[in-house]
Amino acid sequence: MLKVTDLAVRYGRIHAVQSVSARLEGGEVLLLAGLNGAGKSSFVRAVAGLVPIASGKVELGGRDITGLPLHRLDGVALLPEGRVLAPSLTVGETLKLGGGAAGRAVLRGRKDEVLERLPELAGRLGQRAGTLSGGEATMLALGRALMAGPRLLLLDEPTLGLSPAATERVFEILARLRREGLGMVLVEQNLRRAHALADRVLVLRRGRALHRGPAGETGDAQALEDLVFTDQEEGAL
Ligand SMILES: Nc1ncnc2c1ncn2[C@@H]1O[C@H](COP(=O)(O)OP(=O)(O)OP(=O)(O)O)[C@@H](O)[C@H]1O
Repeated sequence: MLKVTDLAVRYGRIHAVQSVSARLEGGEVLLLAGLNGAGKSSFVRAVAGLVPIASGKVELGGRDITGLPLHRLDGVALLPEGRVLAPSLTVGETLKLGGGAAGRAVLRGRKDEVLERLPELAGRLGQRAGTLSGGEATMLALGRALMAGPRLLLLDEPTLGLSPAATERVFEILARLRREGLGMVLVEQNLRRAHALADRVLVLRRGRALHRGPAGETGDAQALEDLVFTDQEEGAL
């Protein structure tokens, strides 16, 4: 479904992502792991066309989407780092925005689905986003992304700053979405929970791919943590 080839992202002289490739089949979860500053957000934002791509190619379902901005990518949605909600909009208004230009009947159907999946939003449609708790705001950002009706969901640290209970809830929802066949690229620091969800793993270090392969290949979650957090020699794949 998603094929990224030799992707490079630069900010002036900073080489945030250097020749990174990745592949994701329909319904799979790709876990993007790495230390702070490894280039995870840059990779996701480049796939979503939100930062310029210096070189490389991004394909979705065989179509070249390199550099196309998110709103022109049919079937792709993003839960951005930090959630990025408009605080003065209500939950209902935020969900509607996530549906983009979809027609009224489609929006209604998607909204019903979202509220069934995320019942914590159901009683809050008139509440302003800025007054939600961290966990609720994450649900709203997830709901907004699902309103686009994606086949591929890009998630940039969805549990950052959340309580253990709220983190658990987010993973429960992601596990259900995965069972239902939604493909995901997941940037996540909680490697134990994320490893259990992932089909494939891409470990970045200083902008390069340190490891890429099926989730089981690195061993268990502990082995993945060791790989991510232990300072090893750079070895790009
Ligand atoms: N807009 C920007 N302008 C300049 N440099 C940037 C910009 N965004 C990111 N960088 C730099 O690019 C590198 C990769 O950052 P990126 O945010 O992609 O990493 P990350 O793995 O997502 O880190 P974190 O987990 O801290 O979010 C870092 O050195 C960062 O300082």
